[in-house]
Amino acid sequence: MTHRIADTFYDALAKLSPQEQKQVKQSAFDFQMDPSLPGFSTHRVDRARDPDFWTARVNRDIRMVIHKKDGDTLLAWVGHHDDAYRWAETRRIEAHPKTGVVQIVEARESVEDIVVQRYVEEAVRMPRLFADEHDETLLSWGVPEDWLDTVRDATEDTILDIAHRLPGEAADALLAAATGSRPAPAPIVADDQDPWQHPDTLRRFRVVDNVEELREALDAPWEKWSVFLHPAQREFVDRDFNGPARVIGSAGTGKTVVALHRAARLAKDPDARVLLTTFNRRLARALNEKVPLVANGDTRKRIHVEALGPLVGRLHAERFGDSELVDEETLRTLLADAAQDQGLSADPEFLFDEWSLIVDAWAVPDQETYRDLPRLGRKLRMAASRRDALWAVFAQVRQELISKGLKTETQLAHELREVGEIPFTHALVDEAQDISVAELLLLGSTLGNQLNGLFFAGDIGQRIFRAPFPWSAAKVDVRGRSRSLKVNYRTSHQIRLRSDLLLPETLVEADGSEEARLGVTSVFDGPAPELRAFADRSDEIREVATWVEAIADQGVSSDEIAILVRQDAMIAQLPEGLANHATIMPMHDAKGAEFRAVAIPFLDQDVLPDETRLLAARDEGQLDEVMNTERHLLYVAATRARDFLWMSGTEPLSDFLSDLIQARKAE
Ligand SMILES: Nc1ncnc2c1ncn2[C@@H]1O[C@H](COP(=O)(O)OP(=O)(O)OP(=O)(O)O)[C@@H](O)[C@H]1O
Repeated sequence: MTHRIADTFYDALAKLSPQEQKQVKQSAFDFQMDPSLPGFSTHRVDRARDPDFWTARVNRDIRMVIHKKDGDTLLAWVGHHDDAYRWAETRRIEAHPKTGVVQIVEARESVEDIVVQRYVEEAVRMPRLFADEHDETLLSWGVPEDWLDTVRDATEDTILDIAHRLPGEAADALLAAATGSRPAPAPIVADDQDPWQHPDTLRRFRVVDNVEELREALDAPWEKWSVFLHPAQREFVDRDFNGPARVIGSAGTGKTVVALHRAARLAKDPDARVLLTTFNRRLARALNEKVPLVANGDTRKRIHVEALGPLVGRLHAERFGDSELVDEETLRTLLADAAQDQGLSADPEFLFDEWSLIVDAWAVPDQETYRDLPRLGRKLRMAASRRDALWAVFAQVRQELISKGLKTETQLAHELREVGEIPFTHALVDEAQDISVAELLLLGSTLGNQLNGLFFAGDIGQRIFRAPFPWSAAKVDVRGRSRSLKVNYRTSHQIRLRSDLLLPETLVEADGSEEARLGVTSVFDGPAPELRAFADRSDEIREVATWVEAIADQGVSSDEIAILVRQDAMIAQLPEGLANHATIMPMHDAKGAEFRAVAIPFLDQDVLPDETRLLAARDEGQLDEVMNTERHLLYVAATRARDFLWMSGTEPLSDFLSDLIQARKAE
């Protein structure tokens, strides 16, 4: 007897009250132990299209919908009595005629008349998106047979509604096709494959092998991602890589989820020591909180979560004893003094960047290497004589640091690399777009050649902290082992479409490789983002406060509403009472977080891009870098929103915001 849970059960459960959820979890558990208990008073659903649907009683009102076939049971749905019956009466569970994958199919004729009427009316008025597609093509995308005509009638206005009633693989394909991509046929069940083991089946049905597994699933908060993965995510979790591998994808496509599951998968090996890391403590804490959702017991113990900087400091201290670190101010003074001693006139900012981004970052050992070094992401070209003069300065600073017994943080990573060991068999790096050169060199040299040694999850469109550099120069080559995820689980279709406009359609990495960001789809729909321009700051503040309060009035709690600002000082401009309704923080701190509603006020011309950063840029390369990271920052902020997004400024507006407003007007 096999027990399964469907993703529809999770979705339905999430809509019940906390008290009801608790009762359902207990009932689901008892049911698994003994489905014949009289308390469930199971009934076959008489009018069901699928004769194998039954209901089981949770309390006077709540019913679980169970699918029973050949001795197997599936928890399919849960909800109030009448809703549960209606759900069961209008669904079938069946193998798709073309792909063989097991699907839950909503009966086409059950879609309410009014909705059907709308599909038809829209089809008359607007171009039909799939009018010319053959049955065979639509079937090859996983569209259920009785939905073929409805899909063919889909227009731009109805496609989302239709897609969300279809099995995931069909929805992915149709939404991708609607946005200009040409989907490949969905993989079919092989002759020797169990249809229940196919990746598209596994994205909606999970087997719970034993009572222990169900207990885990029931004890964990019902986070869908901890149980159901998209096949593209699953592939990255399960596949073995003979070298560094990487998952990329725009915000909200489930990269962190992949890293977590992969860490858990690798940690099942009793000899594994898995490092799950990222680039700051806050993000590491957030990762650590999620680990119990994917791993427990000994597997959990074999996963170590720590931010890279602190990890390097700790491992270095364990190996070499404590070190005194040089602070930035001292370093700047040393650089300025050395430049003066060497008779070199150079911009202090340039000297500092050249030291941090090149000499120290890459542990450049001597003058010859420095002279011959490719510029590694630095746009400025330099004559050999100029490099020699600069080297004299850097060499003096190195000497000074040694004589004062000071080290840079970067140096700690290099010294660890030289001893060539870290106490892990695997490392997985989340938010890898912001990894430093020295950290990448360290991980690359210690784990880069091991089977499944290194795995990265990141998005170059969200690089906001560190300067870009070519990973190949750090001998970390992910070519052929890097793929992108295309389904956005976090942000509504409307918010994603707007946010995507903030970035170019193709992003270029420091080594010249390109990432096309087209073809991403969202799994749900929501209101259009509010994009507002004000003539007066007080009006802007009043309106943003009204918007936040209206969302709070809908019952959204203050930790689910964020107000994100570019500079800390702006927080004081907001009315004090707003903090009761929303979490207020700088945009940078929102990295990795998500909220139901996000407001981003104060998007003025001198705020984003940040004027001080712009003025400090010394050349075109730096100007580009400031523009890119500021643009990424707004993208990060906007894509924290799941359902509601507000962006506003007081004129003159940030170019980023006015471009979005113009684009909307042009639609
Ligand atoms: N297979 C899945 N099923 C349901 N929800 C999912 C799935 N994968 C991811 N999610 C949800 O999507 C949201 C975004 O996931 P995640 O944080 O992993 O994305 P990300 O790509 O790392 O985002 P970012 O780049 O913004 O950090 C989370 O709320 C997560 O629970």
